[in-house]
Amino acid sequence: MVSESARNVRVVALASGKGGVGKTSISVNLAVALAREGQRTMLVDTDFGLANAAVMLGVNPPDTIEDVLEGRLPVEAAMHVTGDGLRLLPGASGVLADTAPLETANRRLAEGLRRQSETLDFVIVDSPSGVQPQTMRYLAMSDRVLLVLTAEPTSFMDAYATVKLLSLDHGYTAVSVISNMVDSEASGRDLFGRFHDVASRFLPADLRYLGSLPRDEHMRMAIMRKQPCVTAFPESRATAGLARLAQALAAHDIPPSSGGSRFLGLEHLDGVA
Ligand SMILES: Nc1ncnc2c1ncn2[C@@H]1O[C@H](COP(=O)(O)OP(=O)(O)OP(=O)(O)O)[C@@H](O)[C@H]1O
Repeated sequence: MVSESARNVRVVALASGKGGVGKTSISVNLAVALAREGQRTMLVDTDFGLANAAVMLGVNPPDTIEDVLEGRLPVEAAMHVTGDGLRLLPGASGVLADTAPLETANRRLAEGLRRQSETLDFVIVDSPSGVQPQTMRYLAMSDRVLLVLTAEPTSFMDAYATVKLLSLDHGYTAVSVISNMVDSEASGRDLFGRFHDVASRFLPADLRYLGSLPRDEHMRMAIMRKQPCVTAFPESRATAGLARLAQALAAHDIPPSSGGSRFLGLEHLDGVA
């Protein structure tokens, strides 16, 4: 059974299909913005090849999600708490968890997150680019998916492939969208509208618009400083956009794909691991 407090935590996974569209930048900055607003937040980097969230936060913790998946450490020992009170479960560099027995590994992660969830409002899950089975599994196990979309046709195509696999293979239909690197809020809305028109014509997907982020060089400059943009450049347009997105997530919420926190509902793992 999943306790009531575990059900209250919102597990939000960031996805995109295509790499380089800003998924990790948005995950890190949203997680920091939520933590700074007093939301008890954990950031889980599920990238087992190129773990960038820790770098963007400017930390270098010794333990990673690999230690949890392989049973060497519980989540509470492997996680790192930043100055903003954000709990980070770092990704691993250069390992592939697909070599571990998946059901056992995923169960260890889910059990650890469920223990933490008693004291959490948000779990933000950053996922690798691509549509590898393990990536799709973690998306489908989260209860809310935020799709990062840019105006490039390749982003459009790969986002479509992600929604297709989520909806057709995993029965996961509710997906919220952030338009990134846009010139204006109007063009962000327009980008979402075009994606919505195509995807909802062919897929059983319920797509919602969460908002947009302007193209802003401060996002890249912040990475060079190994700091989140919301900390390094509080007056930037990107930080204003990220704060709006964090507030929208915290205040209005986005609909879960099916009730409850699926990452934390261990019974769900039996079907997907
Ligand atoms: N709104 C933005 N304006 C300008 N640059 C941005 C914006 N969002 C992200 N970027 C830049 O885009 C680049 C890619 O970002 P990021 O690494 O977060 O992408 P990603 O989707 O996580 O990629 P991958 O999945 O391949 O790791 C970075 O240099 C980042 O600074």
